[in-house]
Amino acid sequence: MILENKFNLTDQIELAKTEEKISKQKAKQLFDSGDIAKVEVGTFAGLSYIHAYLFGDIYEFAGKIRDVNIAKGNFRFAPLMYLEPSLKHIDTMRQGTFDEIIEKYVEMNIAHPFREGNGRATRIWLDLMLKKEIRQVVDWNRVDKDEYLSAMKRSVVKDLEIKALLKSALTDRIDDRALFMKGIDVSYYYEGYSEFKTEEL
Ligand SMILES: Nc1ncnc2c1ncn2[C@@H]1O[C@H](COP(=O)(O)OP(=O)(O)OP(=O)(O)O)[C@@H](O)[C@H]1O
Repeated sequence: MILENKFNLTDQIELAKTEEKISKQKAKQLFDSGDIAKVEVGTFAGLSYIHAYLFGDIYEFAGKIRDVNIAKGNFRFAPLMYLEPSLKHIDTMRQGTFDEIIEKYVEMNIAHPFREGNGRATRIWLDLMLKKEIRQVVDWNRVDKDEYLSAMKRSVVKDLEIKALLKSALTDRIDDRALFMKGIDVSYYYEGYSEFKTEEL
């Protein structure tokens, strides 16, 4: 089943390509316009602002908490009955150190508040916390996509792999927009990786 979208596209590949193109343009605009400074760092409100910004032209649900249960592979993200309490709790989590920030990021991934586009919005949200708190960000060019996805799958049980992977890719070049842009690259979607598709339950 294809997601309802503002372009009335009915072909999955076409939607994935349009979504990728527009979300990339919007991410660029988010930085170039300076609107990124309006994001409340480390809160769900901040994440929601980023998500609405990236996906508002494509989906009605942009920036809004999902109203269906979803899964990827063998993992079911936070069931609806726990979703809002989880988000309130995540807002209160500490974000002073690298480890604390990744722990917060992992919990936000487990919450997966939006119907689609969680990864892209949450990676920007993660970088903003890192930038503010430890004056470093992830150089996503140095993060292998397969290793990242494998570490994220594992992170719902144990976060050692994702901590090690992202730590090894930290950089001091915090004002280089290209680093953030790479974090929202999803071209593998239409390159045959069907296992990455989010399933509505
Ligand atoms: N099996 C899994 N278990 C837990 N987390 C997963 C699993 N598969 C993927 N993830 C996480 O979910 C994110 C994908 O979520 P979603 O599809 O909503 O985001 P996206 O922005 O559309 O895509 P992507 O993050 O892949 O670029 C991945 O980036 C990864 O962090």
